[in-house]
Amino acid sequence: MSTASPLIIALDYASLDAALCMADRLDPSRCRLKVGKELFTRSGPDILEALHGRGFEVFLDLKFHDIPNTVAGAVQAAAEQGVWMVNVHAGGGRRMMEAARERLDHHGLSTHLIAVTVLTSMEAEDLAEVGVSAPPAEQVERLAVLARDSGMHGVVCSAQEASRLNTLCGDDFLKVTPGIRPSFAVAGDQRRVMAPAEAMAAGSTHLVVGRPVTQAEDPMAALAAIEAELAAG
Ligand SMILES: O=C(O)c1cc(=O)[nH]c(=O)n1[C@@H]1O[C@H](COP(=O)(O)O)[C@@H](O)[C@H]1O
Repeated sequence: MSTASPLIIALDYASLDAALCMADRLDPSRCRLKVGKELFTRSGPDILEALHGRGFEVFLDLKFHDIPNTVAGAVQAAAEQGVWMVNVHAGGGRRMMEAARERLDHHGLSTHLIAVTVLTSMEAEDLAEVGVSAPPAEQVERLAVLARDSGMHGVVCSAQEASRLNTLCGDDFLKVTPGIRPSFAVAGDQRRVMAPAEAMAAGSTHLVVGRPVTQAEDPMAALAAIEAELAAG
């Protein structure tokens, strides 16, 4: 089932059972689901089959980053399992991203392929430590333009950069933004954060929300509160 909702709920759980317990409380007409490294490493492709069987569109968030041939193969494998979206690290460079896109096109696979720019948990000091002296916003812009030119359908960035990327890369270029913190939630390990309605106003096309929903005492109430924040604009 496809949904008009911009919400992607991150199923960051340590077991298939825990993830499905949450998924069974959610509705595929109200959100998409994201499967990340921990859950996929534990459950393997079974989780994808189970979520697809429940009608959800799935973002497989494994952030591939390797030599072009390896990443192209991994992206193909993800797409052949029917996921709605898959991602790579833009830091893998132009040839890696081009190889991934070419592989999808060659096999007629329509999975959305997006690239992570600068992780939302990182700020200027973190970038400096890994040898990047540019401020986060500038590095995000550089990697987003490279991702667009390398055939990506969009990027993962923080909502703080979304409006600038709309200008640079256009409205159609997907801006998938984690680091979303509704009014009731804490930032935790995230650094470049924004509230849901502000993120949409800034040009995000999709909002990734994890702990504010999955760790809430009442996850359904948390989801409804986010929807209300979005509706109030
Ligand atoms: O690619 C991602 O989804 C991602 C990229 C990024 O820069 N920052 C980021 O937080 N994420 C993911 O988005 C989710 C955010 O979860 P919460 O911080 O719990 O809302 C996690 O599953 C992260 O792995």
